[in-house]
Amino acid sequence: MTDQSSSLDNNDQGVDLGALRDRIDTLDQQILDLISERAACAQQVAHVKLAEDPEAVFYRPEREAQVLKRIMALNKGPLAGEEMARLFREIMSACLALEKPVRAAYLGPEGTFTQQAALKHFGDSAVCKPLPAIDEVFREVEAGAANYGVVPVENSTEGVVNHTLDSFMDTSLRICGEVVLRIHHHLLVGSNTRRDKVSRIYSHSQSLAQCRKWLDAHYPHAERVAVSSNAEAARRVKSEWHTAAIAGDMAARLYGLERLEEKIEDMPDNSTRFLIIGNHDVPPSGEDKTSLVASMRNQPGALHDLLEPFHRHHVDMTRLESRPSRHGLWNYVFFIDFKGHQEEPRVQAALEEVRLRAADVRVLGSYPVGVL
Ligand SMILES: O=C(O)C(=O)C[C@]1(C(=O)O)C=C[C@@H](O)C=C1
Repeated sequence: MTDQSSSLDNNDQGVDLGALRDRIDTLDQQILDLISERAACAQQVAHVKLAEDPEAVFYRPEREAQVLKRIMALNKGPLAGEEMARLFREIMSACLALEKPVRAAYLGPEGTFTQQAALKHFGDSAVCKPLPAIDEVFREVEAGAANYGVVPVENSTEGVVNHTLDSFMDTSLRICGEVVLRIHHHLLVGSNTRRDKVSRIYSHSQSLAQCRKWLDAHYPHAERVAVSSNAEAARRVKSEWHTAAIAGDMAARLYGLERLEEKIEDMPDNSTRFLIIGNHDVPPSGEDKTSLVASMRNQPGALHDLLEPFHRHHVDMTRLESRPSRHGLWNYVFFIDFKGHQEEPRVQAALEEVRLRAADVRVLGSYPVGVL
């Protein structure tokens, strides 16, 4: 990436502002024509897909990941690669909406980090609907009312989201993608609340935990009240005096709150991983992950036996979680993530052996590694 400030150091004096704006106008027209041409191409793609299959799936996560990665690799600056990818994210989102708009359900309410993750993944042209619980998001996609769902699965500070893992035990939905979001918490107040008057702080229990040290240092005497979501915390603060909320940018914007302090999370690299759930398999993108759930009978060495084939076939595991089984047939189920796609021969070889050793194995999906 080129340093953005360095372009200002060049001897730009003497260049006429009017001439630069004329140049920008000309470029904008070219960009406009090119985007329109691209959109028309996407419309043709839709016709080709429909001719091949009347039930065609228009959204192609593996292709989108390839497009975004290619843009980042080609980018020469001065805009950062991620910035450029975000612009293309929106272009693709609009192109897909021309083919057929994506309907995505997410764990709400509006203003939560999950909404931010949904927007980051699908872009602004997707039709996103908040639902009050993780299992409702699963049900909405199972019923076909939404094409995809967005649910949180793990946080770098707080660990795994058990509701999401448990929901995977009873569904035939597949994981179609992942999004990782840097979580920045802000201390938000309404316009009538002064910094030294904050006596109560609302947030989701996980966010209160993620900012515990900061709160101990700066607001040791304020009452901490856990509510159902960060967005709910922001909503309450909007109509109260002397209270503050810990929440993110979306909630601050939605409820018009002021940021008293920014980025108050204790761990600077605090991030949450979200999963995109849908009802189809995703072809390989070139850089993929696979998630599976395996159940084991409770016997000595069972976990070792389960994992050993991955090691032998050089399949790189990225996560292992255990949850008590809810069906009583076996004691534990294991959620395993690894690098690679289920269509790759070495992954298939490992899976074949794992299937012989476990009581039950279900691949939850192979999907592109989150790009943005
Ligand atoms: O390549 C496709 O299959 C398209 O539909 C085009 C396109 C794009 O705009 O690049 C749009 C939506 C898909 O999710 C992936 C890519």
